[in-house]
Amino acid sequence: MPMDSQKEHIQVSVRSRPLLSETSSLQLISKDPPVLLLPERSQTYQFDNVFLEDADQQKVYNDAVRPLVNLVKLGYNCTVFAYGQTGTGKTYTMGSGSQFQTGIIPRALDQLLNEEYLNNCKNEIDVRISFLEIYNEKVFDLLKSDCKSPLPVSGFTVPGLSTKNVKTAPQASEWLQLGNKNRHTGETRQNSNSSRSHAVFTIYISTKTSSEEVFGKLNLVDLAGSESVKKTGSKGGTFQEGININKGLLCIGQVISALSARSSYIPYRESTITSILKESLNIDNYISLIACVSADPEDITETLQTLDFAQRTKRIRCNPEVVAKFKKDNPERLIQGRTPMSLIQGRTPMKRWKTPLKTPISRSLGMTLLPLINERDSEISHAEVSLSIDLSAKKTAITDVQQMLSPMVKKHMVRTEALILERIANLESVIQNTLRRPTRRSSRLMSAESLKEENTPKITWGKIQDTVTKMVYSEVAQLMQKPARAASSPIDDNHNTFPNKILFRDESLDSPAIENPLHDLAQKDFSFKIPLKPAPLVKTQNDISRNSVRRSSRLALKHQANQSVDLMKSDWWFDSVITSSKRKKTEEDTLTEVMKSTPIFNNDNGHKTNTGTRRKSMRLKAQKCNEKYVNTPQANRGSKNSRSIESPHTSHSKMVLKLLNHGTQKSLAEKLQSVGLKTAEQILTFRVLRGGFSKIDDLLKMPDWGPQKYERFLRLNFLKKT
Ligand SMILES: Nc1ncnc2c1ncn2[C@@H]1O[C@H](COP(=O)(O)OP(=O)(O)OP(=O)(O)O)[C@@H](O)[C@H]1O
Repeated sequence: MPMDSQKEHIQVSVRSRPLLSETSSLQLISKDPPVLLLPERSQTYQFDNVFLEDADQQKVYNDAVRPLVNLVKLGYNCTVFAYGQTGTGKTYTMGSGSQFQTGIIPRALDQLLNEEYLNNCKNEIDVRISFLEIYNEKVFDLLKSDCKSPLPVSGFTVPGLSTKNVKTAPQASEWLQLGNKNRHTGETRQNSNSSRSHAVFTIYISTKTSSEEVFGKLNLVDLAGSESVKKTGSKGGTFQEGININKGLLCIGQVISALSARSSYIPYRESTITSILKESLNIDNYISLIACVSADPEDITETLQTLDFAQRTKRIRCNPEVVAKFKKDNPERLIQGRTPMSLIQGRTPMKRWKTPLKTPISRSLGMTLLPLINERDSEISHAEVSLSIDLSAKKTAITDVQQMLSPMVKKHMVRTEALILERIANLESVIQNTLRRPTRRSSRLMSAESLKEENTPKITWGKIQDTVTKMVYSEVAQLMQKPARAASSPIDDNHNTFPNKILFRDESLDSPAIENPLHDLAQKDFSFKIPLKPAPLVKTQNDISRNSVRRSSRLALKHQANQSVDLMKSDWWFDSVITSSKRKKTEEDTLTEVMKSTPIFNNDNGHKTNTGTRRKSMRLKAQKCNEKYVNTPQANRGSKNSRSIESPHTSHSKMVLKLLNHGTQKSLAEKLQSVGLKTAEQILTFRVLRGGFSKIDDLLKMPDWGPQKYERFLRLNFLKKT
């Protein structure tokens, strides 16, 4: 099998069983490359191998499977699966039935446990096998004495599945024979010994060389045959079996279609067989499909269906990865591939992990994996593995650990990160909304400083703390405008510490309840407190009327805090782009400046004022100032500190960068052109592993991001200056 082509697509072979009729519906019109013609439909198909009835088991094995077995030794996950109509020779081909001797499974075991090879090999080789079947959507362990009780499936794994250590090919064949006997079979019109289940035989191999340790896995899958109830004549239990078989096959077809369409969602969870095959049927593996067909003209419909399935499978592009290769003298060092999750989940059947073990990942995390071995049959099950984490143990640099994490763990980390970011965004949004909320007595009055904060891409906890503290103090300052209280208020002692004495007018902030939502959120999600200086409040008659406002504000705030506002989902960043690009000196900025320069706002005159009139006049002043400002050369030229001169392009780029650094997977995919869910996930992974994007150019550091793709990204997202 040419290995280069293997990297590009799944190896697809078609095997036609010996003819039962005189005429054949299939014609091989070209041998290299093999092209099949269905004369009746004038349809041609091109595959990697076509085995007609004269092809023997040896040829099938050599052409379609042998190269994969060599790859397993190098540490790859490989899967061979037989698919086709019932009675077309899948079980015969795989060797998972009564005529097992000549099939693929015993041959693969022979190749891996070849005595000569084992004797001459200087490496330490460890081989284990497992054999399961899926019958009526339930999983059975074919190697267990108690094979009639179904095993529970946990996600995509079967925790209780037993594995057997094998040293020689005959020993392995004995297990295979036992498993084959335990399979559910039945008689149908089309096959006197029809397998009524899907069978998965797995060989796990670990090779220890002088310098490294490599893990590989070979899955040999004999799928139950697709059948038409009419043809098989199945009734009762067999009918139900047929329904389940067809359901499983339909789901496999959907998985294959999704993989070939490079869809971001692969429907593995739809059936038991696809859940179990998730690890095997994905693009990280080398996959070889043997599509078994019957050339009998009577079976043309089924043959056509199988050939279409094979054609679709051929479209899948694979990018196989070495499962895991560790440096032997330093098992913490993953040389290539990924740490198999099975190491952590206890699914790995390797013998040497019987005793308390330290996997590369556990060592670096200071964890000890303690597989509790069932001494009777030496099985390690998922449930039997306990993790004891010694947190005080070695502190390894996070980046080192991250390199060793499996994609599943990384995915989980990315998801967790996204969740945290989402929560931060929620909190940020609650705070920003709080700052923005107009009061009953005033429309938006915010200081230049607060507006700056609002537009600053990164809101820091220090700033939030300051802002909230200032808000509370400004409220006190407002109260002090009342002559009755001015004298007694202790704010006089402190006011020097607050440059803008009246910074905000926000009714909701009047209430001490402002502390609660923020404080609660902080406590709940981030374990930090906003230390607010106690604001001295003196109860006056005015407070009574004020209280009713406070109560409603408090309710509104509580409601806001409870709401899960996804900042990333909203169009906030786009809005910001627009506002910041258009932004001139805002009315609020100017107004605050005017306020600062006005004695009444400096709280110096001690007279109660009519806030409405005052605000109206201030607004007019502010408008005038604003007009003046916009027309000044400075405004046009701008100063370094002024955001008003930032070109729309720069601010847009900043927003995109912010999105790259803080967006959730969904928001990235939704808001950025040419970024789908997969790329968004890649971006999240990059953030976790590389600490984020310092500039948009960093996208080029992501795998598969060449200049062309990057250019396209810039173009579609308006990041290129024209
Ligand atoms: N290439 C072949 N050479 C010789 N005999 C074959 C070949 N293919 C299939 N057969 C015979 O055809 C019969 C049916 O084959 P098999 O049980 O393997 O079919 P199947 O596809 O697994 O069917 P099912 O899905 O119902 O289990 C068996 O008796 C088998 O020996």
